[in-house]
Amino acid sequence: MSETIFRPRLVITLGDPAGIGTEVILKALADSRSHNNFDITIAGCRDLLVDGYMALKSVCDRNTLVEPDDLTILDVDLDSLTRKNITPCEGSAASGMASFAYMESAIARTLALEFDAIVTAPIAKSAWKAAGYNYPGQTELLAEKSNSQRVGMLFVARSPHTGWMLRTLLATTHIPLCQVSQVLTPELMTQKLDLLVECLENDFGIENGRIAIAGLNPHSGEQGQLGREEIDWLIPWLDKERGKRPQWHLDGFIPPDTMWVKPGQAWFGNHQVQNLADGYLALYHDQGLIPVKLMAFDRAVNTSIGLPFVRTSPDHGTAFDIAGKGIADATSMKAAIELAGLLSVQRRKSKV
Ligand SMILES: NC(=O)C1=CN([C@@H]2O[C@H](COP(=O)(O)OP(=O)(O)OC[C@H]3O[C@@H](n4cnc5c(N)ncnc54)[C@H](O)[C@@H]3O)[C@@H](O)[C@H]2O)C=CC1
Ligand SMILES: NCC(=O)COP(=O)(O)O
Repeated sequence: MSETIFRPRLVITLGDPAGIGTEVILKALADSRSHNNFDITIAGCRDLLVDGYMALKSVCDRNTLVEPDDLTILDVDLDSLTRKNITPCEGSAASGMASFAYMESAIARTLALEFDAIVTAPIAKSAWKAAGYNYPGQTELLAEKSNSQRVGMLFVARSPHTGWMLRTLLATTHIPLCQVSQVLTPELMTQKLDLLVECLENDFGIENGRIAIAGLNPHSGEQGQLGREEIDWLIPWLDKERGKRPQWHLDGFIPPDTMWVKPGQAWFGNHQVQNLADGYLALYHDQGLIPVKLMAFDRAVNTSIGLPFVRTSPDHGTAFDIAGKGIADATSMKAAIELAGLLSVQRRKSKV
């Protein structure tokens, strides 16, 4: 008897309507490779999507945009005042209300098991704040609504030069730099390391892998001379973690300025690099995202781990400076859609 083929059901939120969300979605879905194997629904306001399409049609090449009539749309109703107050290229309370409503709708339907994964187009955190929603980002909203106590922000990118896959988890995310060393604790580090190991094992099928962990201070503290966190608690914490999972190779604390040299070589074409890690753990946002975006800004995928469903997003933001011009690159959105499908299949397999 033939087995029914599983088609992941993805919901894609339109993101901030003043940004490039509509454009990268319409472009990504014009490429049939991005959606042929998936059932895709767009969560957003249909009228705004159609308006965006009409405006883009005049500046984009033919066939680079899918037509809204060819899409399944979960129409999120917005009141007429909110719609009227949305100005292209400007994040505002109105655009924040819209992108928040799209997310709420997608999350509720996914929790009701209508979808396997959520792919989110970018939102502006400042627009959410202006609309009265105090979340550092979409990740925290997803965690709250799904009652997830542990969640991680992982960036995944496959090199177009070598096929090597870079996976970078951020231990801390959207906090001021001056708070990083207070927020980092042994408990938080253990939580993030656990999440990374579980994700590598369950989502990527990696057993007994290697994880590289960056130091916090220049030269990882230079034996306390340039900062004491490594000596005072990070190194003892790592020794304990090595004892807990001896089958995993935990490299640390690697001086942050050289941690990304080998990944960079592997990314750009060197097949001979030794001891590459399956996952890289950066201690704060820009420590991890500067190298990721230098290597892979056009194709990295922000993946939330620890949620009861799959969530991916392109790595870029709303790009208000180029919205409506027809020049936004949709590669990262395509990669986000493809990874959401892949991870949905993988999770389904591990449940059966
Ligand atoms: N996943 C999400 O929801 C994210 C949201 N943001 C939000 O986006 C807003 C703007 O953030 P920025 O730091 O300016 O980052 P950004 O990624 O929006 O833009 C940075 C630069 O890259 C360019 N760019 C971005 N995406 C592009 C694309 N697909 N094709 C061609 N060029 C592109 C922009 O034009 C700009 O010059 C902020 O409010 C931030 O919070 C930022 C990152 C991720
Ligand atoms: N820098 C990553 C980012 O801003 C995405 O945040 P989130 O909205 O996915 O939480």
